Amino acid sequence: MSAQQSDLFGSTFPNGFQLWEGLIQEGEEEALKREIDASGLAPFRFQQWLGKRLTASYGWHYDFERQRLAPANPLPDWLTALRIRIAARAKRDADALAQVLLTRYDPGAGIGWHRDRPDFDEIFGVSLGAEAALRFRRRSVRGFERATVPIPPRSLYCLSGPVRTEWEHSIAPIAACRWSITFRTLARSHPET
Ligand SMILES: O=C(O)CCC(=O)C(=O)O
Ligand SMILES: [Fe+2]
Repeated sequence: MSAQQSDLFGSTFPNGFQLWEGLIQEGEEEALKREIDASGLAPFRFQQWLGKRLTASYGWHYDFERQRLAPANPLPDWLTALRIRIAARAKRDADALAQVLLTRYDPGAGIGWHRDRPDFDEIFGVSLGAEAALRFRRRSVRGFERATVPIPPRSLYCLSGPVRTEWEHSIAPIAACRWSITFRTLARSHPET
């Protein structure tokens, strides 16, 4: 199979990437942003680094100091309801989406190149507020292969398979606010699955 697949417009997505537009209605988007803002967001912390983005975790939390997953608060009702809709759209089992990360990117905040922890398997992201440029790169013999996918507000994207295991992703800082709700399944090797 080729490394990339074409969409209808001839641009390319890394394999395993999927996008569903219009998952969230406009009025609902405002309510979701308010829920995220009210969830006790704290600056993302990694060793001595304090990220510019603000986050809160439910279900499970990746403890970067101890380098392992730890239980986190259970999902509040609004997230349980959203999870059912996402699972239906993506044809997954709602309970399998065991970890939720809420993130707010204030102007100037982004996320650098990374691959999510191998403790997680699939990632389902709901994007709110400003459009994001989700960038992908993968090392090849000719240097980096790259792809950039615009993620419109109120859409859902999925990272699964090669785009999760072979490609890194990042989001460039932008001048406007963006909110994301990412659901993750746990890797099969994880003792809780
Ligand atoms: O904000 C997003 O949509 C994704 C952020 C991300 O890559 C992550 O939290 O691992
Ligand atoms: Fe990520």
